[in-house]
Amino acid sequence: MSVKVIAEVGCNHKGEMSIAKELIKVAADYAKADVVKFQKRNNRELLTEQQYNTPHPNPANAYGDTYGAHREYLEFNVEQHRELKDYCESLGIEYSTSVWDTTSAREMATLAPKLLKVPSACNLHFEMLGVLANDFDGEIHLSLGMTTQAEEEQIVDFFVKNGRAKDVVLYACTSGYPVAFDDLCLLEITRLTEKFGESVKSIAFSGHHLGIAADMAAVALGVSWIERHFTLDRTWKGTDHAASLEPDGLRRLSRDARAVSAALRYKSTEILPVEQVQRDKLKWRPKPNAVKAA
Ligand SMILES: C=C(OP(=O)(O)O)C(=O)O
Repeated sequence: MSVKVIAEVGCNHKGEMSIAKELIKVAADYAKADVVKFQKRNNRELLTEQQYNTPHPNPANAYGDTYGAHREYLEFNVEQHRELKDYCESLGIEYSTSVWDTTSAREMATLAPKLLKVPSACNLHFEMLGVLANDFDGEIHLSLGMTTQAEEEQIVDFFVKNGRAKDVVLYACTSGYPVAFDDLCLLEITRLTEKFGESVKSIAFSGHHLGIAADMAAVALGVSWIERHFTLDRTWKGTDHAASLEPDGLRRLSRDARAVSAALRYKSTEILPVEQVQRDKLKWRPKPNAVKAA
């Protein structure tokens, strides 16, 4: 199976539908990603009163006077998400979103995308995981950044017990923006594959690093999905832009990930057809009538 690429828009649309649609169009037509992903939060449910009413910790990235107002500014409602999903479908790319609370999980399940994602931040929110397990038929993708190994086991056990583990895709992830290469710890992909590969559908990689070299290593380690943040301009205001790929980076990621994925196989026959041509032409063989060197 070829690796698939998720262009994670998250909140990089800056609260504007026109930018969200432009990101979808570029991801579909130019970069040829498989999925465009957004985020859905119910901020009143997710944040405490105090968090909601306190100013954003980094005023340079704030879109509102309080953290709550900032988050609301970046939020699309269910109908807007439906519009984005329809737009994705019209361009032949899958729509998805991550869900951050039970209300959002219920709301987004009604849109019935092929997959919904649980961000690292919310992977211990078992009530929300239960909503996905019970009310959503598609694949449940779940990131494992900032998660202990005991917590990982708890999460996988939860889905094994409710019979949904074979619909779960687990993402190796280091939560940081951006992540230095020596914090990427790509061999976690191998550890997760060895530990949970038989229990869940597959193992994937969610990256917040610079460039696309590490993604190629992740593909070589056997991941089924690569998720990367995507923006039109890395200098835009907001937390995720700097750790995002721009259109050309996403285009190269999709192209190269598919190339590496296609190359990652054993020879199906000892001499491949492409080699047979060269073998007939070039391969040294003893020649029965050759003149022996003196
Ligand atoms: C934050 C997200 O994911 P991750 O934990 O993989 O970065 C997300 O999907 O919204």
